[in-house]
Amino acid sequence: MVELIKVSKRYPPDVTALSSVSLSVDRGEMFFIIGRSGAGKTTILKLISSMEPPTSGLVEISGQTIHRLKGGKLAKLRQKIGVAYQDFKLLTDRTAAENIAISMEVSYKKPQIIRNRVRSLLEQLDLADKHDTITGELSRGEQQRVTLARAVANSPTMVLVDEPTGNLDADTTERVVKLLQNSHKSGATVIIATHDESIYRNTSCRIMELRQGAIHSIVRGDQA
Ligand SMILES: Nc1ncnc2c1ncn2[C@@H]1O[C@H](COP(=O)(O)OP(=O)(O)OP(=O)(O)O)[C@@H](O)[C@H]1O
Repeated sequence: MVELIKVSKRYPPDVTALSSVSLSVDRGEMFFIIGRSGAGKTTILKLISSMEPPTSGLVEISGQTIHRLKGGKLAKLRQKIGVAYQDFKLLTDRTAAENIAISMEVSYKKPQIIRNRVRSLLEQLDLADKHDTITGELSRGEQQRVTLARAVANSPTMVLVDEPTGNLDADTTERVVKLLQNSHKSGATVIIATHDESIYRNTSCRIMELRQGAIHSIVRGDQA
């Protein structure tokens, strides 16, 4: 599903965020990226979602080199990817429900299906009472959960998540993990960048550790 081949990324003027990273993530796999702050986790996610081009190397999704895609083809691919990034902003003058509904509206889902899906996601994330709240008035942890709900709402084939539990207590963290596991169970490829050991401690999925922009190790969770 995702293939990185000798991918390097430099940001101007001279920051090397990733150097010669090669990696395959299978279709339907749940995959964790860990590493210290600045190790390159967010950069990998941005390359996979084609928000940043690699400086060298290839990033392929389902056999397509994504930084060579343009126009309609790129838009079509992006529709299949749900992203929840720290700097991927919500529309702060719209309600939580409206923000979550957006990805389904652009793919012309029926209003009743959208309404049910939005309510169900808000309930799963303990946000049922925030349905009609403007997201600008939500706490950071609540906004983070709305971002996640928006990412998974349209059942994308791939979900990319950056620090999904950074501002959350243990109980809410568990709800977020369950939501991501449900996405995974329904067939999505789920890639999660995190510092939060509690969310990968008991996993049997693969965990990749980045150190200073390079792969330090990739292990199965139960051997970690
Ligand atoms: N837009 C940018 N311009 C310049 N340098 C950048 C940019 N984005 C990231 N960097 C740098 O690239 C390196 C990797 O950053 P990245 O955000 O990928 O790390 P990270 O592992 O996600 O960190 P964190 O856990 O703190 O989010 C860091 O040194 C960072 O300062």
